[in-house]
Amino acid sequence: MKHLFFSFEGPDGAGKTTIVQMLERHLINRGFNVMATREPGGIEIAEQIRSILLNPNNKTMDARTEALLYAAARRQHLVEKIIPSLEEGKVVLCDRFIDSSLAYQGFARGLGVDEILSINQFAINGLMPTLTIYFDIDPKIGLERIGKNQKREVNRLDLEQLAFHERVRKGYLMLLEQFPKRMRKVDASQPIEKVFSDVVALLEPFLTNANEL
Ligand SMILES: Nc1ncnc2c1ncn2[C@@H]1O[C@H](COP(=O)(O)OP(=O)(O)OP(=O)(O)O)[C@@H](O)[C@H]1O
Ligand SMILES: Cc1cn([C@H]2C[C@H](O)[C@@H](COP(=O)(O)O)O2)c(=O)[nH]c1=O
Repeated sequence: MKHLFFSFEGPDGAGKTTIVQMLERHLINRGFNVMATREPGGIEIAEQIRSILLNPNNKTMDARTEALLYAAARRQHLVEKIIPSLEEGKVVLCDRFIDSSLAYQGFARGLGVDEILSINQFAINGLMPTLTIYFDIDPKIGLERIGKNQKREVNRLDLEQLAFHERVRKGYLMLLEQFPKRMRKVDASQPIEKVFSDVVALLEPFLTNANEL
């Protein structure tokens, strides 16, 4: 059976987590066995790496150290959670995956998309998502959304200048052009229900062919 592994990407505050949660409920109601997770994190070791990466006190973190830590968290998460879930026939929904590293570390930090692709190829060992949905948003709007959410803790990446977040978006738009087959864009500035229905429409061709339980 073909794996159903979907990743969700975009600048901070684009609405990925909101839609992944809605999608998880929607797919369960349709009879799918679903595993929703996030990066960096999703399992104990990767959550520990996440807390190092996102700790606002870690101001001196070198960009290459950052890139390697994201790739290390990805590897452990893949081995401990994503691969076993796919082998059990679950639909995997992953809030961020390799394209976050390409856009944030490769493009926005200026480490080079090819270099970051190369260290991540070592980490993922060929396992790419079936489809990646990119949530496109003006980073100003994304950051405003985050600012309104009192429950969310401010992390190290949130503290970057607006120009950094604008480069992240530019990086994603470049990836979209480079990988038109495996990436699709949704307009994440729309109301939540419309973003959700656009995402479901993009996934539908993969879902209708899958074996529903
Ligand atoms: N389409 C939307 N319109 C308006 N507000 C939204 C929309 N989608 C999400 N939000 C709100 O924006 C905030 C950020 O949403 P969410 O956490 O889903 O974004 P995210 O992309 O996962 O962000 P991050 O990558 O920074 O974790 C939340 O308060 C959420 O309720
Ligand atoms: C996977 C991954 C993530 N990031 C950045 C993107 C965000 O700013 C944070 C994660 O926070 P979220 O609330 O879970 O979205 O980390 C990155 O720079 N590189 C990556 O590979």
